[in-house]
Amino acid sequence: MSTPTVLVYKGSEPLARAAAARVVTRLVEVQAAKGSASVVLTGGGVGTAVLRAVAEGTARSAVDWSRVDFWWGDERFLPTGDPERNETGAREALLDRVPADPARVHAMPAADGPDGDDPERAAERYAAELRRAARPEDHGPVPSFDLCLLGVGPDSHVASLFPGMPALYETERTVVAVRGAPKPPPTRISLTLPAIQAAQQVWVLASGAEKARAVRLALLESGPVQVPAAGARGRSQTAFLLDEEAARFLPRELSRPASP
Ligand SMILES: O=C1O[C@H](COP(=O)(O)O)[C@@H](O)[C@H](O)[C@H]1O
Repeated sequence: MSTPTVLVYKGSEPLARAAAARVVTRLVEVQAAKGSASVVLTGGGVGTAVLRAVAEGTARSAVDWSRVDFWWGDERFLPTGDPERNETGAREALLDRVPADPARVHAMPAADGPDGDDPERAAERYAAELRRAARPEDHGPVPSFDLCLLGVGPDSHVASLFPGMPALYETERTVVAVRGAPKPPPTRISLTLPAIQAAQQVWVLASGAEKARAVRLALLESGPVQVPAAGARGRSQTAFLLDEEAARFLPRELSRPASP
């Protein structure tokens, strides 16, 4: 697993714009190298702002959106179209605004989906979809995603992996149902850390002072059971993209500005 790089931007809007530019660059480079690209999307404030900035940036036309596979790191287990679903936010911010191939938009099942109100079965269904998409060169039950975007909560959760949850000990399953999440809604579906860590690149996005403690813990020697964001690591690259407020508790040597 890779050692995190930290990039600090002046505020939440510069952070979203810079992250969006990096997303476009990453997708273009991967498509140039191997034809298609895969990205894991996140919900949350800054995660959705980044998707909106991608949609609104002129560079978006450099990406062949029909050759991008979209996956999700977690989902709130609610009916299709519910405004609280991460999928709904991602569709409004980006997916409805670019020519994505519907067959490559791999939304997590909804509570009115084929498994009804059964998040465990829905999690198994998503795990099976990931397994089918994995190729021999991925060496595992999920694709080695080209990019995995993650938000982080003030409590240091990533995806829907909250501190102390049994799912944080998971070594086999790639997707789990989450019940009793401390942040509403209580029922969710989430990738596990082994699935996240299969990604080539993992980027953690954090904006605002309420994230500063979680960011510090995630970068300075914490374990992922107590601090799930400490487990957010990619195979070849891990980047923490922060605004100044989210970086305020980092030591000076870690919190250099991304640009002068
Ligand atoms: O509930 C969730 O929260 C996190 C962080 O959201 P934020 O609004 O505090 O940035 C998000 O990454 C995750 O996908 C989501 O389900």
